[in-house]
Amino acid sequence: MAPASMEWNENSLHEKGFIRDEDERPKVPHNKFSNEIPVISLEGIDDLEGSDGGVKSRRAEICEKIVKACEDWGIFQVVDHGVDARLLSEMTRLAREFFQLPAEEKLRFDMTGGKKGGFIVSSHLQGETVRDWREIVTYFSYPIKARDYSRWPNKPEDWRLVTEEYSEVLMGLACKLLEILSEAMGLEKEALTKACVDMDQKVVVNYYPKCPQPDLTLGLKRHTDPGTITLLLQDQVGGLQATHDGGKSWITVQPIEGAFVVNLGDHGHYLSNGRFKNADHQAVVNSTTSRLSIATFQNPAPEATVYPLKINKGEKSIMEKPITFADMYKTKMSGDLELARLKKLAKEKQQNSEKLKPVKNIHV
Ligand SMILES: O=C1C[C@@H](c2ccc(O)c(O)c2)Oc2cc(O)cc(O)c21
Ligand SMILES: O=C(O)CCC(=O)C(=O)O
Ligand SMILES: [Fe+2]
Repeated sequence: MAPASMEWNENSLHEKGFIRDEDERPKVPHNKFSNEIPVISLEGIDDLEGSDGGVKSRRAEICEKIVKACEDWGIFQVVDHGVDARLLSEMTRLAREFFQLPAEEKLRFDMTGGKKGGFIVSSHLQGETVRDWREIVTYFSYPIKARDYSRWPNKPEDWRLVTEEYSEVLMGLACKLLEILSEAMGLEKEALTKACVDMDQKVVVNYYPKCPQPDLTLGLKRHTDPGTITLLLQDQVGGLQATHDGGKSWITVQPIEGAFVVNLGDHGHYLSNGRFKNADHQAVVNSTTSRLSIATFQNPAPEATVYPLKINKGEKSIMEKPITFADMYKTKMSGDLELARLKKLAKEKQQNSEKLKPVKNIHV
């Protein structure tokens, strides 16, 4: 298949299918920031000691904030997480350098045709009806035994070294957060990681070029992440948006230097029997600056069973029956594509029936 073009200009916007239907277009600009998404410091997360007089431990305080954020939005930001700021800036610098490489260098890792990892324009899914205004480079980092380094770019220099370190450190942070969520569900702290069997990790680096008409398109369409939890590192430009009322209103997440945005995915939502939301989000672009974000998806193993870990008295399971994560993932992605296809068909039908309507006589 011919590689997708990377000429990001007015013509590509109109001719290559990036224009969204009106109801999907951005409602809020990329830089009108909201402070509704909680920012939680993880300082003292390992401190189990409560002071005298019935005062809560720092861990219990952090746990309470995380749980509230997961119940309200399924999204929050963490600071004081212990990940070295130099690692974050190296990772960001190298990721930016990758996207500045000549097209032929990036296309050495072309992912079209379903290859597992590499570079692609717009989407990891083939058959999207409207395209996302982005380029991505993605690599599968866990389980380590399944790594295929031939799909990891070897340029810029040090990319592989830094990405390996980044993956390992983020796996540690994600497991810490999953411990907190397990405890909040009244389960042993390893419950969520055990439910993942052998946790998968996939890193997707999103590069959103500046766009001549950002009001007509999206960098990344509205979605929920399929996995357990996602840690997102974003630059200071802004563009990540979330909704917790089914898309009626949107907020733009305030970028914070060195913070991670944490999104709960569908797997996390199902395992908590719906108590924790799967973050409903999208990314918008702008006409002045390109933007970079790095999403680390923590997923269960493909063969892991997806089903609520605990169903409280008086509640019903939100799932009819257990399924494997591989099946859940396939059903979700093909469902997302099918929905978009049906929407396009309905729109075309409406346009055709409008064309066929007899023109009314106008009596003056
Ligand atoms: O790029 C993404 C974002 C996201 C996603 C979920 C559902 C969609 O229909 C969609 O277009 C994007 O989650 C992902 C999950 C993956 O396994 C790979 C990705 O590239 C992504
Ligand atoms: O770029 C962003 O802010 C959002 C990225 C995202 O949602 C994703 O990669 O799944
Ligand atoms: Fe996402």
